[in-house]
Amino acid sequence: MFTNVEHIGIAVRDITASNNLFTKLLNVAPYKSETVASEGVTTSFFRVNETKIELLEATNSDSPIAKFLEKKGEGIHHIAFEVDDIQAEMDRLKAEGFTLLNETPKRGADNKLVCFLHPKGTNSVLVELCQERKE
Ligand SMILES: CC[C@@H](C(=O)O)C(=O)SCCNC(=O)CCNC(=O)[C@H](O)C(C)(C)COP(=O)(O)OP(=O)(O)OC[C@H]1O[C@@H](n2cnc3c(N)ncnc32)[C@H](O)[C@@H]1OP(=O)(O)O
Ligand SMILES: [Co+2]
Repeated sequence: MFTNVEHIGIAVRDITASNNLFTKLLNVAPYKSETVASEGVTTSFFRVNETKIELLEATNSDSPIAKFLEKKGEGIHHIAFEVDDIQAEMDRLKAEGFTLLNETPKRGADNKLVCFLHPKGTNSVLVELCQERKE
């Protein structure tokens, strides 16, 4: 079951400058910064009530964020939904015909297991599923 919009991912060129910008905008400092080498990103997270804003800067030129910035420029990169059982949702969405970008849940930022759906099958919106890691 989908339970919440967990975060909105925003691709940025300079995370330090964008941290300052979003701190002024939201009137709150980021609660966390984390590099996820497997995704080629450095992130920072701002809490807005139940939802979060995730800023993403590329750490290398092969990163999905580097490619996105090159093609589309800065802006909303993905919407992440919290789910109560990620494997069950992945099985359900696959059976519904959606294209999963990873066949097994993978490690994301902020203590989450994540899976992405190809934006070609979701009205050009990159969708991330995420579930809290339990270990
Ligand atoms: C920090 C971890 C995690 C978290 O815990 O929150 C994250 O959020 S990590 C975020 C970064 N990781 C990812 O995005 C992983 C999933 N993404 C991918 O696997 C790829 O980016 C992709 C979506 C499969 C696209 O890769 P690729 O096919 O190599 O790139 P292209 O540039 O050729 O794009 C093909 C096609 O798709 C369109 N596209 C790409 N990204 C997006 C996007 N974010 N939103 C909407 N559309 C997107 C791109 O424009 C191309 O379209 P056409 O030009 O019309 O063919
Ligand atoms: Co994300």
